[in-house]
Amino acid sequence: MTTQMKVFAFDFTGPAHLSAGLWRHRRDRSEQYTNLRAWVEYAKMLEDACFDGMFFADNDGYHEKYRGSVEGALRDAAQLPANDPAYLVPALAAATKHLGFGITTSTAYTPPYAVARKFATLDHLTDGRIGWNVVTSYSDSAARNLGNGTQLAHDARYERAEEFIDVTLKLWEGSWDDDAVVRDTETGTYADPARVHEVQHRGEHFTVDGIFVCEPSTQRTPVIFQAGGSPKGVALAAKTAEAVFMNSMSKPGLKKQVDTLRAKAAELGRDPHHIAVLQMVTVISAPTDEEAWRKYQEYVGLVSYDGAMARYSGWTGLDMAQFDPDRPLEDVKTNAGQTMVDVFTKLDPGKKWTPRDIAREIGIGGTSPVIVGSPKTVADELVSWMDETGIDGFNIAHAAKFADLEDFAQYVVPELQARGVMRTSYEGTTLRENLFGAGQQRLAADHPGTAHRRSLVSQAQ
Ligand SMILES: Cc1cc2nc3c(=O)[nH]c(=O)nc-3n(C[C@H](O)[C@H](O)[C@H](O)COP(=O)(O)O)c2cc1C
Repeated sequence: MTTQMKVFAFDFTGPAHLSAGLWRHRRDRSEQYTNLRAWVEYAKMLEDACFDGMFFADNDGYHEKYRGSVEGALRDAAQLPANDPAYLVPALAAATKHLGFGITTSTAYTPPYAVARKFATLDHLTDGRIGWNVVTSYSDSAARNLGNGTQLAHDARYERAEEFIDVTLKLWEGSWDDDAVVRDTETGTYADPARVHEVQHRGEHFTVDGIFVCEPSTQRTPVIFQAGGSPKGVALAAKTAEAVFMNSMSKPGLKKQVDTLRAKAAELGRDPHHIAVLQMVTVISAPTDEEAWRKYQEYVGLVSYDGAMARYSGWTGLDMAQFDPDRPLEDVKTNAGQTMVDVFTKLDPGKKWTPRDIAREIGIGGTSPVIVGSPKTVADELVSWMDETGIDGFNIAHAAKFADLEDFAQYVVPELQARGVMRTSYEGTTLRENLFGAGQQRLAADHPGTAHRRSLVSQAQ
């Protein structure tokens, strides 16, 4: 039985995100990525269609592994240029009432105190509609430009992230009591000093010794999203995430990931359904299957091989230019090559994948499954992904910027609503309520962040 489907629009504050070469399509409006009014209109359109939120990827670095250069990424605008998505949020929030905003911010370079302040401010200005997608960064270019030249190793990045989240939770949940702000004009007291507490954190990576500079916002802690599928990534998500973003290419693979995550959350004493799982999909829709497939074929005709390989080389850390575009990668005997091939052979075990096949596959929507069809076809497929895997909904990527999500809202949303699987009005006002129901404005009681609340700390003493 399908529960209510959660639906986010996945985007990037640059001309091009996952689809390679599609910024050249006549329906694509990538040239509007710096146009605030265009983003505002888009947000209003998504809210009219009852989306849960917009979800913005972000990257501290850029792709520069393909041919050992950033050239390929620059030519195809492969996630480059990239503006900071956080600055869009106040304007989009002012034009909407319910739509949430998931913003990706890395734990690799900025101190946790600054990130806590950024999200507290955004939570105030959105009246509780902000979420933080915690990522650990993967680009050497980010390390060179923002860090000390080299990245921490993969697992060390996750250890830093775990401590980073712990610090932010202490600041959001533990520094100010709910009743600290009294605004008493008679006594001249804005905040009662006895109810604002110092956070004392001494850890491996961070030291914080003082009060938080922001008063509590509607949600206090932003909804914590996470994306990252390694054992370390899953362990962190099981402990602290309230929503997890996955991008499995097959239903059985996704089900396994979802079951593992929920089992780990349960082991840690959390209700496994206090984590919403969102799968990335790209949807190409039209009134009929034939029209949708025509649109898809047009898109495929514009896929840029170099743009796809620039992205893929960046994601995998492997320069794809070293392989013959038409030779099956099965024959490549490097470990990295094998890992990369595995992703695709699992998707279609009978097929021998060449780099050109991979480019065609990821050229539309990156490594997300692509669903093409009429409202009925798309709705059937989305519902089957939910029923067969136990996910809670989708983060929907596009080929043509703005246009594909407008199609989704126009064609697919009414079909989902008619089936009773997507909301027709909002139940609450915050992002957490969009995900978990009216009244759920704050962290659930079984989330580790609640342990930092003063009321609980003093009860425990
Ligand atoms: C669905 C998905 C979306 C991601 N989005 C971003 C992103 O926007 N920015 C970023 O720097 N990393 C992003 N990542 C990378 C992860 O945060 C992480 O650094 C990377 O996947 C390596 O961790 P893992 O080995 O646990 O998967 C994403 C990963 C996944 C699976």
